[in-house]
Amino acid sequence: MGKSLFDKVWDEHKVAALSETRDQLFIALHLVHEVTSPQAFQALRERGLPVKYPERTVATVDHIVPTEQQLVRPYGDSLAEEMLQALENNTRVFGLPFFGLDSAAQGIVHIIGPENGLTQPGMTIACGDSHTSTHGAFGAVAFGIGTSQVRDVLATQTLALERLQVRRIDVVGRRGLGVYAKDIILKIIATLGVKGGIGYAYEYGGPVIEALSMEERMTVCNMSIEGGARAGYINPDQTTFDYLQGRPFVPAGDDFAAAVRRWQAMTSDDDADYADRVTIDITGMAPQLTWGINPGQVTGIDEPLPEPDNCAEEERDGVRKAYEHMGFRPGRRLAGEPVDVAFVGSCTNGRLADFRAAATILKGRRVAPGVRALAVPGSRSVKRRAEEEGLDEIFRAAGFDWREPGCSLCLAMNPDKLSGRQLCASSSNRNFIGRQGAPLGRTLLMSPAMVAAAAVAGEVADVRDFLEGPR
Ligand SMILES: CC(C)[C@H](C(=O)O)[C@@H](O)C(=O)O
Ligand code: SF4
Repeated sequence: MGKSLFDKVWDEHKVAALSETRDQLFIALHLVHEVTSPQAFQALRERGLPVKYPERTVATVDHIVPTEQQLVRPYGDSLAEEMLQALENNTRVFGLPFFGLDSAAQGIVHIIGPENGLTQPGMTIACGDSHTSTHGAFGAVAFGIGTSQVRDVLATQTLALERLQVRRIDVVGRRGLGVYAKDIILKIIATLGVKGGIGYAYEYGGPVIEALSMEERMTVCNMSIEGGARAGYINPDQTTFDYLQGRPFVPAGDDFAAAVRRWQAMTSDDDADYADRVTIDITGMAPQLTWGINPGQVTGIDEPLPEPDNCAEEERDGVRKAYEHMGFRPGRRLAGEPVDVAFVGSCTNGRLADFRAAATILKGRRVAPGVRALAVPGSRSVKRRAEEEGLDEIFRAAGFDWREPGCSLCLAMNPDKLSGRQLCASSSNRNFIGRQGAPLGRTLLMSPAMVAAAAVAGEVADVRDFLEGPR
């Protein structure tokens, strides 16, 4: 039996076996942000410890930065100001690279890693953030960790971890009009459940996945954690290598060719041994969106909402709670439901390809009266490149606010928040109650193009009505 990429990477980074199932793992890259790091640095200070490998550590600021005026300090929110000051201070004292507010590379942690070539195949990557699975798009084994583990990585560059099992998910079939990477991952989560991935790393493959661009692959891997899988990855291939070549932290010249050979050797063997295998056929699949209060409560834009009595027994309570919060009715379709806010951004869908996709819909159109529409690039680099292409003009002309990079309305730890019972068409990854800053606020997760369609229509709409081509 051959080995999966997960097992190869794990074995290569294993420092010691701690028990039958638990290993000490070397972490090749540690990404740090302002929310989960202050106490970890404090613990090092208290013990007089340095950061073990400053050159394997990179920090950025993303969650708390205001997207309207990033640079006006101190921030109105004193907690946000405190977190940023702590990170500015900690990166200085401990001598760490920091993509802060004076850096052209600032942005959401899961966007800046890949775009700078910090994220590479075959690496182990950790970050005090659940969406670290994003980096798996490059064939890295990447997982989110808690603050006490951030402390451990800072101090030792290692982690004590339970080995995961690997589930291979093959996505096959014909991808229809208006179906994007977001629709694919929503479908996967809906099929396997929000807890289906617990204990697993998801290996995504098959012809549909192989045909995705790196940006699309990141969208898929990003939401692995929403399906319960701590890590999700895609085997690196020519698409991966082409994306990486020439990026600041990627080896150049002969070293690049050597790196590619090393990366190729890390991919899963054809006869790899998987704990489980699933095939998902997306032929005929309509654009997907969530209707409830977890990312597995998903429907097709042309489908009626589920009847609680027809749902699996263990889901029924959650489904009822979702109807109570969202105020929707079973059997109805979401199309036509008025939206108040439209949000394009986040580490799921805040990259250049996402703004291009939304701009295709927005070009020559206007946001419906009464809809508040926000476009928030995932990084300064994304913003710069989007502006070079004139995408900002398309968004502004349509009536969107074109903002500075940050997490923004994805989790509202900054001034971007919903109010009251507002309904938000959102390209982010979580629709939990209160997630977007208002206890009664409501979130519909969908692709950036679907968000743009909803913004223009003033209601949940089928993006295919805005596109040309066979369905
Ligand atoms: C603030 C951070 C710890 C959190 C996470 O871990 O994911 C956030 O990024 C989120 O998306 O909810
Ligand atoms: S964009 Fe959202 S999901 Fe991503 S790191 Fe920020 S808050 Fe978390």
